This record gives sequence, structure tokens and C-alpha cells, in this order.
Amino acid sequence: MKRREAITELGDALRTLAEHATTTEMPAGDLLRAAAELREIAARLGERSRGRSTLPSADDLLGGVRMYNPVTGGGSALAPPLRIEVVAGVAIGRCTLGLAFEGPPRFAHGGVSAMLLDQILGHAVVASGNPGMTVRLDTVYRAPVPLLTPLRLTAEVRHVDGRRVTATGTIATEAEPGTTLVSASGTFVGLRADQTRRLFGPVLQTEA
Ligand SMILES: CCCCCCCC(=O)SCCNC(=O)CCNC(=O)[C@H](O)C(C)(C)COP(=O)(O)OP(=O)(O)OC[C@H]1O[C@@H](n2cnc3c(N)ncnc32)[C@H](O)[C@@H]1OP(=O)(O)O
Repeated sequence: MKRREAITELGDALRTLAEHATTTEMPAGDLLRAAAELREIAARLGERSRGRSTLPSADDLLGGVRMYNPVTGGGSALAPPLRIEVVAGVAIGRCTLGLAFEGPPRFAHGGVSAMLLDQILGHAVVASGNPGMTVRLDTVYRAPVPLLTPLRLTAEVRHVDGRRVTATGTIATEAEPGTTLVSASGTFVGLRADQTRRLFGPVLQTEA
């Protein structure tokens, strides 16, 4: 689909911009000129935009296409993006974090690790056929996650108890997949029909 390709192209450009804006050591005059140019571009893009209760026209919610998901979305300026595939019930994710994700010098911010894990756990939960929302996420930071280094994440469902699903996941480097840097255990809860209506009713109506 042409529009999705264009959205991904813009997302790529925005991610490059975010990384360069984070790492640039150009003088103040150049930064101010860049800011003015970017404000013009932002104003142009904002001429036609959607509100909170309208899905992006390029999305396919039920088909799992979310172009602006802040972890996986090709169109998101914020996403690394994390690429996830599910193989035999195990979600496997790959990404490289740039300096825009820095917490302690040279390493990823802890909240970013939790965000990646929440997402990949969610994919394992959906793949198990029990979709739900995160109600609890416990994260254990064993070693810092290096920036500019290919990462490998995994997640799988451990337990299904009625509407409650427990999944666990890890972050490691591609080079040393056996050495866990961060691990997480998450509880997800499937929504009752009334909860789905209350939380997502306006969006689902525009989708129908
Ligand atoms: C492919 C896509 C991947 C996406 C990955 C990203 C996933 C996300 O980040 S989702 C966003 C973050 N999560 C949220 O915003 C959820 C906020 N929470 C809520 O809205 C509510 O807790 C909600 C609607 C999910 C459930 O409602 P609530 O009233 O709390 O629970 P309720 O429906 O009464 O109970 C369900 C069960 O879950 C249990 N439960 C609820 N909260 C918790 C918790 N924190 N820990 C453990 N169990 C819990 C209840 O005890 C109950 O168990 P049981 O059936 O055995 O009595």
C-alpha cells in the first residue's frame, strides 16, 4: 500500500532526525535555523490530522497493523523500531537503540527496556489467542543494555488462568543471546465486553 510506504519513509526520516538532533554538536545558529525549518514542516503536516478517537487511516486494528505504535510502528518517530516475529509461540524481536534512547551514558534508559518488553510480551500474549492489556510488569535489570548494538528480545506465555495471562521475556544482545541483560514478567488481562466498550467504544465505532 502506497500510503503505508510513505508513512514508513517519513518515519525513517524522523528517526534519523531525532538521532542527529541528539548527537549534533553544530553551533547554536544552525540549531535555530533547523528549528525554524522544522516548525514549517510540522505546520504543513498538521493541516490535516486526526483526533484521539479516530484510528489512522493506514491502520488495520483487527489485522494488527499499527503504523504509529511507539515501539514497532514504521511511522513512529519514537519507535526504534522493534521488529517482531512469532515462531512456535515465541515472540522474537530485533532492534538497535540509538543515542536518542540513552539513559546512563552509553546505555539505554531503563524505561525504554521496560517499554520494549511490554510490547514483545504483548505479542506473545496475542499469539497465544488470549489478547489483553498489561496490568502488571515486573522488570529485573541485570546488566545495562548497550546502545548502537543489535539486540535480541524474546517472550513467551507461561500461564493462562481465565482472563489472566502471564508472560515472560528477556533482552540480550544478538552477539550474546544467552546472556540476559533485562528480564520481565507481565500479567495481562483480557477485557470483558463492557470494558472494551468503555475504553475503545468511540474508536471501534469509527472502525465499523
Ligand atoms: C500486539 C499488541 C501488543 C501491545 C503491548 C502493549 C500492552 C499495553 O501496554 S496495554 C496498556 C497498559 N495497560 C493499561 O492501560 C491497563 C490499565 N488497566 C485497566 O484498564 C484495568 O485494570 C483492566 C480494564 C485491564 C481490567 O479491569 P480491572 O477492573 O482491573 O480487573 P477486572 O476486570 O475486574 O479483573 C480481571 C482479573 O484481573 C486481575 N487483575 C487486575 N489487575 C491486576 C494486577 N495489577 N495484577 C494481577 N491481577 C490483576 C483481577 O484480580 C481479576 O482476576 P480474577 O478474574 O481472578 O478475579
